[in-house]
Amino acid sequence: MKLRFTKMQGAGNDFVVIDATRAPVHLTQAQIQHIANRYFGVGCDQLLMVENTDTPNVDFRYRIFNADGGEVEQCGNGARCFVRFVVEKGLTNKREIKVETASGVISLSLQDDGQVTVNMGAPRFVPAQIPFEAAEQSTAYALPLQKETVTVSAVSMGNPHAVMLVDNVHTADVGGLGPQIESHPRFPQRVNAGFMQILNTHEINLRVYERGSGETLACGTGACAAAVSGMQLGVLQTPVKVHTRGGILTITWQGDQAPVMMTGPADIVFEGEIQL
Ligand SMILES: N[C@@H](CCC[C@H](N)C(=O)O)C(=O)O
Repeated sequence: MKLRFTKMQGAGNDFVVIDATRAPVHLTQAQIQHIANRYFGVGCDQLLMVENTDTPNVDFRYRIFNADGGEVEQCGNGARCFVRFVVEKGLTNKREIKVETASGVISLSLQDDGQVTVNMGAPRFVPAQIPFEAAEQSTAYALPLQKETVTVSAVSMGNPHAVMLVDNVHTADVGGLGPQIESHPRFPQRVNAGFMQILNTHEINLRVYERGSGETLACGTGACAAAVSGMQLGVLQTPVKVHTRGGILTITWQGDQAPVMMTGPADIVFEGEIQL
């Protein structure tokens, strides 16, 4: 079978986007792993499947699969690419779009300068909702790893995140600590591991070792998780400019149940067809 796709990127987090609105597309986990493979396939951090929905007042459904083929709840950079995709492909003429994801409905708006703003909903800090095993809720948890104990904040942005403060993001042991945090037994559904360096109260450097994909050049939900964790810890204030290895994301949050707003780029790179 030949499958048409669009290759996209948002701040260097890259995606293979499949249009399943005209005809249903079913991919096995092995096929998704093959498409995501940078040597034998197209190469991407996540595969996004754009589908129709029957839910009232919602425009589309979009499904997110990590490079390991596992389906996940949320993807911030993917959400921006999704909106750019449905507009450029003529699947809608709206600029304000509501999309259903596995973790609920989110709203997106495409701006005239090509940047996309996503209402990511309110962050969740209750351990059971992340999910994270903890006796009680806190802004910082000690997490024993193989050779050291690190301190992390735990938050759900629809998907689970652990964020730790580091002195220098460029020299942080993301490749060594990231996989240990990702698979830590206190995160029963595994977790995305963020490494955040505070530059000033409105600016951070961030690297994220993503669950199911490894380190990516940027993680949108990771940027939201880092910004809100920093605000909870009292070291950041809204708005927060997040410098990732692939670009800049801007996060605002007014606290409590207010939604986290994320703004950043989303671009089409090329179109293609892959033999499966
Ligand atoms: N790159 C994404 C997050 C994708 C999903 C994540 N790896 C997970 O497993 O939760 C983003 O931009 O948010």
